[in-house]
Amino acid sequence: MAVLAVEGLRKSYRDLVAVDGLGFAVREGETYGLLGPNGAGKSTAISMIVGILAPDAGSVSAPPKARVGYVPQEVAVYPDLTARENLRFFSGMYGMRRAEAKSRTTEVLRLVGLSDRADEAVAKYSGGMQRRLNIAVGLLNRPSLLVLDEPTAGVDPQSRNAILDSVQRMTGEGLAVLYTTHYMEEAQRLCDRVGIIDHGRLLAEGTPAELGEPDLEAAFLRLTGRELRD
Ligand SMILES: Nc1ncnc2c1ncn2[C@@H]1O[C@H](COP(=O)(O)OP(=O)(O)OP(=O)(O)O)[C@@H](O)[C@H]1O
Repeated sequence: MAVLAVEGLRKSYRDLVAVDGLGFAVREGETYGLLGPNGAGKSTAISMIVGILAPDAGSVSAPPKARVGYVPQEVAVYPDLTARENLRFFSGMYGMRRAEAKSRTTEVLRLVGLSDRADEAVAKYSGGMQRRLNIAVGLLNRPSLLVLDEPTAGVDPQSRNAILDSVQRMTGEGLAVLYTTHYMEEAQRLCDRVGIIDHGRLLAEGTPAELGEPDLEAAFLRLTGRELRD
């Protein structure tokens, strides 16, 4: 069953068409990777999907906002608080009861591999650990759809592995994940299906094996005429 269905999505900034009739769906337990070069329209599409930008045309069928965990590229946690304090704060915003907030906090800290550093101020965290905490916040309210905008860009290998492992574990429990990345080998490892977009349009879609000739990197270059990396 589709957790997210996007149809004919369109958005222009003045005379620039950033998203141009985009359509795709993400099913329960599926990891869908939206791959595209800089400026392809990924962030604009995601903003419309999570409801922070109004589309010019098209439709988005997604779970209610409280069931969508949106993890933006920017770190959005309080540096002076510990990871656990941050999570308790955000669980309060979701209206979770004390006991549930406490147990869910422990659970999401474990999911992103931060249990043993949970009581340190976030200001002392590496960039990658801060990203993992951002993801933990996105998971707090047991979303049915998790949207990750380039979660591994510029993070250290240890955090990158922890992020990829946690995504794999969560989809095993039925969570649908939509994410964008610049790393082809990562998409190959993680995604059940990928959509390659450029100029706001979906150029191809399929499993990494279906698209990969001989690998995703080559498929990407063939379809867009561009390298994925900056
Ligand atoms: N607020 C804005 N005003 C005007 N143009 C914008 C705005 N936001 C994005 N754009 C333009 O829209 C196009 C799509 O941008 P978008 O950020 O969605 O792409 P992206 O695929 O997410 O790129 P990146 O990988 O660099 O984040 C680009 O040409 C960009 O310059």
